[in-house]
Amino acid sequence: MRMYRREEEVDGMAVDPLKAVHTVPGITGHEVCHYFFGPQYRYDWETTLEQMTVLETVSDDTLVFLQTHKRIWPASQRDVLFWSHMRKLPNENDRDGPDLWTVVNNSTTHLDYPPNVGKCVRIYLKVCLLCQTRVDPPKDGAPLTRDNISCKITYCSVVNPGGWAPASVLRAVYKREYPKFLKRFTAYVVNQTKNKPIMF
Ligand SMILES: CCCCCc1ccc(-c2ccc(S(=O)(=O)CCO)cc2)cc1/C=C\c1ccccn1
Repeated sequence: MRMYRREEEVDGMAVDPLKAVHTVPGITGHEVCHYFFGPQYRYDWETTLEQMTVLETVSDDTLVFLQTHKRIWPASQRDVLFWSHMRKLPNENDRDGPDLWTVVNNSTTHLDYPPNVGKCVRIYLKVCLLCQTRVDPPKDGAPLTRDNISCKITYCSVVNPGGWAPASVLRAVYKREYPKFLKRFTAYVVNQTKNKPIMF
């Protein structure tokens, strides 16, 4: 896994853009996005999650979430309200190749859940998960197995922590949590799919 960060501050708060690139053997981009988008799986892999509610089902590929994350001392507890959209993208570089898949999470507002009214500080985020499947067909024309596929995952995020938190604390959280989060999530997808038919 390669991780890239740029140190940026808005109103004195660290909002460092992050890009992580991780290639995982044995899974497809559709499978990665399916488990990242699906609310039914989130408590299995998102261990900093304290509470998750689907506020709105806009369509089968677009949901509105309200999430409360566990407090990370010494900062106040955070929550986040965002729309989440999953879609397949045509492979512009290889029309015969597997499609790309993406999930975008973007902070939004909801009249019934105004920010910063309870114990939580509302954070604001933009997240893009872009997945490119690679197929290396077996030489002898044998049926395709999970040994012949891999997925290049690009995860980009910008998180505004909402209320003030020491930049040193935020950067320590992100530096510690993001690699864990992405490795835990991708290991979860590998485990969930290993005995299932390949979902392209
Ligand atoms: C002072 C601490 C402030 C940070 C708290 C925090 C903010 C945001 C988020 C977060 C991270 C990933 C997403 S997502 O990619 O959309 C997936 C759906 O859950 C949404 C939210 C988490 C965490 C808290 C911990 C933390 C920080 C990085 C990575 C992982 N955990």
